[in-house]
Amino acid sequence: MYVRDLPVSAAVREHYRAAGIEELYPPQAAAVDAGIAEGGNVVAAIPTASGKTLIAELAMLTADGPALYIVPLRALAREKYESFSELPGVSVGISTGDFDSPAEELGEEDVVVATAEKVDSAIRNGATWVEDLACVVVDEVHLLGRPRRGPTLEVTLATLQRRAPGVQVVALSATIDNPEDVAAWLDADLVESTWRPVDLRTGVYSEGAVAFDDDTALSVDVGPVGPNDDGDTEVTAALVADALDGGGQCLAFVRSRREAESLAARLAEDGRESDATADLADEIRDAGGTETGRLLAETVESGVGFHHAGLVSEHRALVESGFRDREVKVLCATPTLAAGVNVPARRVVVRDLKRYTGEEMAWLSTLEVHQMCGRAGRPHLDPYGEAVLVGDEHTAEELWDRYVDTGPEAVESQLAAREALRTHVLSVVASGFADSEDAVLELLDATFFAHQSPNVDLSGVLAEVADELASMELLEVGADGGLAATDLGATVSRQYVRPETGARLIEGIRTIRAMDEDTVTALTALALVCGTPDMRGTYLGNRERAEIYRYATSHAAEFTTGPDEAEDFEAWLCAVKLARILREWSEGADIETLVERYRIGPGDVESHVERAAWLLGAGDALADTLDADVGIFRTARRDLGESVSEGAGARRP
Ligand SMILES: Nc1ncnc2c1ncn2[C@@H]1O[C@H](COP(=O)(O)OP(=O)(O)OP(=O)(O)O)[C@@H](O)[C@H]1O
Repeated sequence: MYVRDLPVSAAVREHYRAAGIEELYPPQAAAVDAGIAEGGNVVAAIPTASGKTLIAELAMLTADGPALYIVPLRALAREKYESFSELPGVSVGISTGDFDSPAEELGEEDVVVATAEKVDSAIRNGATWVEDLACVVVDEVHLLGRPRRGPTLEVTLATLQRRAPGVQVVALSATIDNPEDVAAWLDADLVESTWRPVDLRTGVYSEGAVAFDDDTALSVDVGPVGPNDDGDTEVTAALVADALDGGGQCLAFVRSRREAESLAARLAEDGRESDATADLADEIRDAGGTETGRLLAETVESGVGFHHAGLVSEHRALVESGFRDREVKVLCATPTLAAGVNVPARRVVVRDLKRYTGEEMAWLSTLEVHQMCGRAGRPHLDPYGEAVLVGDEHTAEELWDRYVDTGPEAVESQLAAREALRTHVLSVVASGFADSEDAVLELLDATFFAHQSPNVDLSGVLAEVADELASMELLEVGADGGLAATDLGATVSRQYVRPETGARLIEGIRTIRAMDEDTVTALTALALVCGTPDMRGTYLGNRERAEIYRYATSHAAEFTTGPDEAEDFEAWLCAVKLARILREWSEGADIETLVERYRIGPGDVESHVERAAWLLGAGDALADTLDADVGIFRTARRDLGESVSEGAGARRP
């Protein structure tokens, strides 16, 4: 099937041709046969880089009305927004704004790109634009199996189908074990394929050679490994050097940010400098100068970059484009890169197959490793792609069994988890979609969970969840099973915070009301929001523990919870640390100082500031609902916000 046969405008056909797309890839042709361009529901479970974007565009461009494209990560929203914006004659909107608005302005666009969380929050805030949607595309639908994102995604999809009856639903998935489950749930045709535009061979390294799954082998010349060298790192260096010698680029995956940085520093020792990399290093330096930024500029000079969530967005964008332009030859990354950003390479080396979960070192999931491996092989540039898992004589067999011989896991709904149910039960009641336990059960019936577990009766757990929400003062439960959100519950739902966060904020606001006015400071509000489950935690080093404790003691009167009242002392201390960082940021500290003083990534400062601003807004709205004369959330948010808008440019690294 050819582009000239597609039912899209001549300008769009020309746009595809200009991008080198003349003939459809087989999975794309199968999607057309399944009715993607005629309003049909389709689930496409196909490998990385097999052309999912075109499948989505065909659905959105031929739909009889506006389309919504749901992405899992905000970083991906921007990438997709930019790519759809190039389509001629199509207006594209991106929704990255606050969580407490219906985002009605999006109703004016042909295509809207948003995260599931943003769509969920817009619906809770009364968005009417979703009713006009003709097409919804869900990218990375296999994330239905993730503990937090999954339930939001399935409830949002079920709600969208109810609010816009007959809407075309297209779901794009990595290859998973049970795509037919997802397709049956969405009443969709399944397009399943393992076809890839570039051949991929996967292998395991052990004892001087890689054994590939196509029965070929590659001997690897690993130099002498000194007593202070790490064996796996030296193997990775040898595999990288070999790929570069053959004119390819390499992605190397490791378990943590720190490992990504130290591997990059090690590989840079073998690197090559050029005019292009010197220019890119200058750009990185111009974008600011934290320790991380300096190290990045230094390694990039030798053609090696690193990529992880601790980088500020500008640095991240610079290494990504440097890699795509082939100036950066090697990218050392944490697994997050594999989940989203489109950066293929000839060879992928996965050095670390285990990751610390907070309790133990655990194997990565097969799906995750397959997604990393799937990044190998760039269409039109590489003759083939190669993925190598680094093992040794003890682990090679296990790696082979786990990741080469075995298909990916099945995707299982996580909606029945207590926490997820609490959030979504409150949301459907507060949004006016259900007013009784029976009505909630009926809504849940349209979810992936109900599809997968038709015989599980949720009524018992639902009654318990309703009681829990009632004890948090968020829900009223009538004797006849009637449910109604309290004013507090409605605010919690609209502010898009978890019920547990709402309950903490309510308790904190009451404490603040009883506190001596002089002791209520911005730190009071910041420590309160930093102690909620919606704030991402931080790490507390052994050396700084005593220092943070001293700080906490000297500000004890300002906190709503003392160390002896905290359920979890360590978490309490972490909240104090975060509050302190944010306070210093509000007072004008620059990122570099904070990064050095508190050993956090520069990108962490950005994301903590953003989350705190959101939660302070929620605190302020709840104080209003409680009629409490507590202005401290607004003041703290203003200081944080002013600090962002005024000084950020200058203070960013
Ligand atoms: N029919 C085609 N002919 C030639 N090139 C194509 C065709 N379809 C897509 N491509 C190109 O292949 C590359 C990968 O496509 P795309 O980004 O859609 O993959 P994907 O399946 O979305 O990958 P990911 O798993 O990363 O999301 C792009 O550069 C795209 O332009």
